[in-house]
Amino acid sequence: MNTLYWFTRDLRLHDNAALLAASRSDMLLCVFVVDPRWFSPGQFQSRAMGEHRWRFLWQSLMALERGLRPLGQRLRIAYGKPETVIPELVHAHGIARVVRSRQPGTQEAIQWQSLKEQLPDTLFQQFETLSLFTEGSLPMALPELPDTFSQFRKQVEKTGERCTERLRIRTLTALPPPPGFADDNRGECPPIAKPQHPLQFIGGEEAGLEQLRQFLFVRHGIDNYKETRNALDTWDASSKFSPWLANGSLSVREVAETIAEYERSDTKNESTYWLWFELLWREYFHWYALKHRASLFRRDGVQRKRRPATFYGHRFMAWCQGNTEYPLVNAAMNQLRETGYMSNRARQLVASCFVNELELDWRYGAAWFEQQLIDYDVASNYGNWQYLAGVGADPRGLRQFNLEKQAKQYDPLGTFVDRWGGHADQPVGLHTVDAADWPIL
Ligand SMILES: Cc1cc2nc3c(=O)[nH]c(=O)nc-3n(C[C@H](O)[C@H](O)[C@H](O)COP(=O)(O)OP(=O)(O)OC[C@H]3O[C@@H](n4cnc5c(N)ncnc54)[C@H](O)[C@@H]3O)c2cc1C
Repeated sequence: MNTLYWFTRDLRLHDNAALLAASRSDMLLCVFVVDPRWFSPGQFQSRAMGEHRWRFLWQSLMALERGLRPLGQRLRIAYGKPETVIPELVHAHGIARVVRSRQPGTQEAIQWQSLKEQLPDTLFQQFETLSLFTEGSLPMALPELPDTFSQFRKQVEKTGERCTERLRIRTLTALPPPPGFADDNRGECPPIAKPQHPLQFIGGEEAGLEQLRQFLFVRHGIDNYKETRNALDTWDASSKFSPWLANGSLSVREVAETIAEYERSDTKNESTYWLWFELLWREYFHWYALKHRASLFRRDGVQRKRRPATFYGHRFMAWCQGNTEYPLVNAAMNQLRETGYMSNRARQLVASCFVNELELDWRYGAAWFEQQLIDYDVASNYGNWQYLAGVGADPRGLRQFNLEKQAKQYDPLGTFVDRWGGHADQPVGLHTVDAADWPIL
């Protein structure tokens, strides 16, 4: 059988059950599709792919190709809409089966369905490689996924299993041959922008596995993680696994198993538990997105709670550009724009400011994050934004952080604000409205 393997958010050879299934073929065509629509502004003004993630993704694809070559394989990078590109490849190479990893997100589901309809004689298979558990190994049926994280956590912890160890797959060492094909159309993809700051995140499986080893076994950042994780700007304060987890160059099961190994061989304490606890948040939002589908993107969220919000263009622009009356928010937004990363605490603060102080529709903030974040993940991003906007998985409703108090607690000397230029020269006040300020990004 000839198989097309569609790489999406699983850019790795280790622990990749979908690729293993695809490898049981006579011929294997490995494809990644770069969709031109990612680079144009969408409904909420922002683009689906900003320059930082695009650079990181490109590095990850190049690393994947380097990993595939010794196995006699190649990566075909196609530039076009998947609904067009995949059928063309299926016809050109006599493909009988298309395989990919199952993923949340409505666009992704629509595309998959459209391909099935266009290619009724082709077998379509998805495997669950992006999460700790599979749908079948969750302690509840997906429609019964609890409304809150803590109920979910309690049910998972009752099973005594931190992840489905038996699902972890060894690194692939052999793959069937590719079909002969001419050069792909990677040359048509948008150029990669030069970074403004030295790169801390380098894309690819090898770099992701190295970060895992460094954070645990070399720098032992995990030992005090529970105490340090809220720091605004310290590399070792948190794991920094998120960009690699988001595009799948690092497997979350690999991370969970390595934490367990570390607990057996080095240290087991509240902090080592807490790192797994945070992975469980990611897990919860993964299943939450698959359960709630289009409701993940609704203004009134899964709770169907309408909150007053409007679109003040000048406020939105000021927030994006780090030009508000709140230095801490500005600093974090500048850091995001310049590097593609922001700590979890800062994400909470800027999102709270967006919804509460600036009274904006949370979906614009989420879309800006989607464009800017190097670790953008549809489930974690929209799940967290809904949570903070009081329309998602938070039983306590809307949360508002006191920005002054937070600045005193997390940036007492103002070093974070200074480093990222948080004191705007001419901050835009809440009530400065000028038609000329209406944003066009
Ligand atoms: C408004 C908002 C938007 C966010 N958008 C994203 C996103 O698009 N992609 C993303 O990966 N994370 C997102 N997060 C979650 C979190 O901020 C990042 O995962 C974290 O800051 C990444 O840094 P780290 O890897 O050092 O995390 P660590 O603190 O070291 O945590 C380890 C891992 O646990 C997971 N994790 C930790 N906190 C969360 C959380 N609150 N929700 C889900 N998973 C979590 C991540 O996979 C992370 O890599 C968002 C949070 C907020 C408040």
